[in-house]
Amino acid sequence: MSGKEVRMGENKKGFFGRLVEGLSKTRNNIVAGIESIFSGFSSIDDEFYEELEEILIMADIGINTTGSIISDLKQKVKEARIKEPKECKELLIQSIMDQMKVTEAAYDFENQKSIVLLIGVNGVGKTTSVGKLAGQLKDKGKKVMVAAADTFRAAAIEQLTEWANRAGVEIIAQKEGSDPAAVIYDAVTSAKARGTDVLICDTAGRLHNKKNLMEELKKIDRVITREYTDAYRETLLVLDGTTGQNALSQAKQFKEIADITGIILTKLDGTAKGGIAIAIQAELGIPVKYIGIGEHIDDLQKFNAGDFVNALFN
Ligand SMILES: Nc1nc2c(ncn2[C@@H]2O[C@H](COP(=O)(O)OP(=O)(O)OP(=O)(O)O)[C@@H](O)[C@H]2O)c(=O)[nH]1
Repeated sequence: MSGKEVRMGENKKGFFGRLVEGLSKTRNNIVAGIESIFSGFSSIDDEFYEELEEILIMADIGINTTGSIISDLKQKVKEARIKEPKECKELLIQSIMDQMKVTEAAYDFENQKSIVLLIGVNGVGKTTSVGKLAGQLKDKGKKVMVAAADTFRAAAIEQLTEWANRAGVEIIAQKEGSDPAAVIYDAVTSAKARGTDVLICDTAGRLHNKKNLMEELKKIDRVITREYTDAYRETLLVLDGTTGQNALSQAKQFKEIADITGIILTKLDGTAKGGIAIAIQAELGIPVKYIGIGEHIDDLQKFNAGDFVNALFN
């Protein structure tokens, strides 16, 4: 079966169906537990809340966010004078959504001349996400260029070249070990000359040397400020969803060194820890803009908190 046939088959399931399927491991983890307490308990008591707390923590929603959800739910249950456990499912969903409230996830970079930087440690799915995003924007009729500014590993440059070929977009790359800011300079110059709409840059992210990383990002920032003044800026932090709470602490560290405008949470198809998306928005206040739910080009989806929570709990 060709890639196109697979994609058409998948599209038939619809956006929500694919989301539910992609999140199946986290969903199975939550749904069984939720159903058993909503049907198993005859009243909403301390034991009920304790079990619910355990389920949320198991799904990697995290202790802090879970605590806030539970206390908010208790308040809502009290106000609505609800007595039956099964009646409070909708209130639980509402409590989770309330915790996830962040400034609206805007995708303004799609509709104007822009430069999008993807940052994140190696192996989280950065290069793959650059490729997927490039392919999707190209399909929308945008003139897209990608830049291989993660020059640490030759394999990363090769991988991005493959994605660029697959997506049918231009790529700017130099050899392994070259200065990332020099790659960005090259890319910006080419993007301006060729009338590129969206320039997407795969950048480095070695957190074990935070000072160097900070210097590297600052240098990139200076080049863009100087050379591409009128371009809209987007900085997306890529996190591996399978690492659960580690992804959250990684995000906290990156937040100290970069102006992150959104998060891409990858590999949610391979994990039962998808609740981390809830913790990230609740604790960091940064919108999750995309989630990765597979390796196909279409498996990078815009994140919608309502759809996400409904896909997990219903
Ligand atoms: N199942 C699944 N796999 C993914 C997803 N996103 C990325 N991957 C896989 O994760 C692996 C690592 O992805 P890369 O894109 O190479 O990660 P990277 O952060 O660029 O890492 P370097 O290339 O080492 O810098 C690859 O095998 C991808 O195919 C996803 O949403 N779901």
